[in-house]
Amino acid sequence: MNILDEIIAQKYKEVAERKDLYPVKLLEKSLYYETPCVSLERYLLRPDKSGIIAEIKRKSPSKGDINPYVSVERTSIGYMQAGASALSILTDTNYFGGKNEDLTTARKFNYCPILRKDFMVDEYQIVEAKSIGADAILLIAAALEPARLKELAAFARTLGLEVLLEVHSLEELQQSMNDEVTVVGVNNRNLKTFKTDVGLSFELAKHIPAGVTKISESGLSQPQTLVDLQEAGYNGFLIGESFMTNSRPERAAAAFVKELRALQGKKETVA
Ligand SMILES: O=P(O)(O)OC[C@@H](O)[C@@H](O)c1c[nH]c2ccccc12
Repeated sequence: MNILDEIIAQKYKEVAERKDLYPVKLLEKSLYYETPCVSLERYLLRPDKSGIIAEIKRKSPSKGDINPYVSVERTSIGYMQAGASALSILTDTNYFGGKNEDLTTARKFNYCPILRKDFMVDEYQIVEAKSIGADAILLIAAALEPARLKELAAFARTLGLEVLLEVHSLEELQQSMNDEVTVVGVNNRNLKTFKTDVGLSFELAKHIPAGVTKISESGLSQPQTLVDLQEAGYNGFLIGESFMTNSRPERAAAAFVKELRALQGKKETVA
């Protein structure tokens, strides 16, 4: 069993337990259930923002502890002040050290799109995402049958949540793309082997249908790579580790965005 299969098997168990503890009826009473979502797509296309979706990730199966005691409040505010377009909050506890309260904390302090980063296998988790204050959810092609993925995407949209479809190959893209999905993320990291290769984003760019918002995910550590990806048609860049390995991730993000803007400025002068 590879790590993705292991995580997914664990998720089914977790969802069954949570359904008993916190029934849907209870989740629907959340204050956030009534709040309209902030559009990830719209923020990624805003010219005053960097396109970066800055992630809060305490640990990961590939790296172990990254920043276990990070302050979600300080980091999320700092990320947005640094010029991020959106936040990505890992809520999986067992493998990534996150929790639902992390997302709600980020929600309390920021008006911006927030992606709930987790392994979604059931409608219950989508209701939960809405109830904790998320604006968008992730659906991983490698973890779901295409027909099931489409069902979950359609359900998310009934709650006003946007869906980020994550793919790691041309085959996954072709099989799992559907009309409920308006944002596609190419994960440069293979979730089965943890190998990261940004080349995959460049390869798949031309295969993502026109009009779909494109995000490159994982292994991004150089501002120049973002400039190149932008040229290849990407609107968004999901960055975790290269910020989170710093004891003050928001400072790493600010330095990164500053360098990115300098490179973009240089490009405009040349053009
Ligand atoms: O930390 P990185 O290499 O910058 O990657 C961030 C993000 O893309 C990665 O955490 C991620 C992408 N898809 C996922 C699915 C589940 C958990 C985590 C992820």
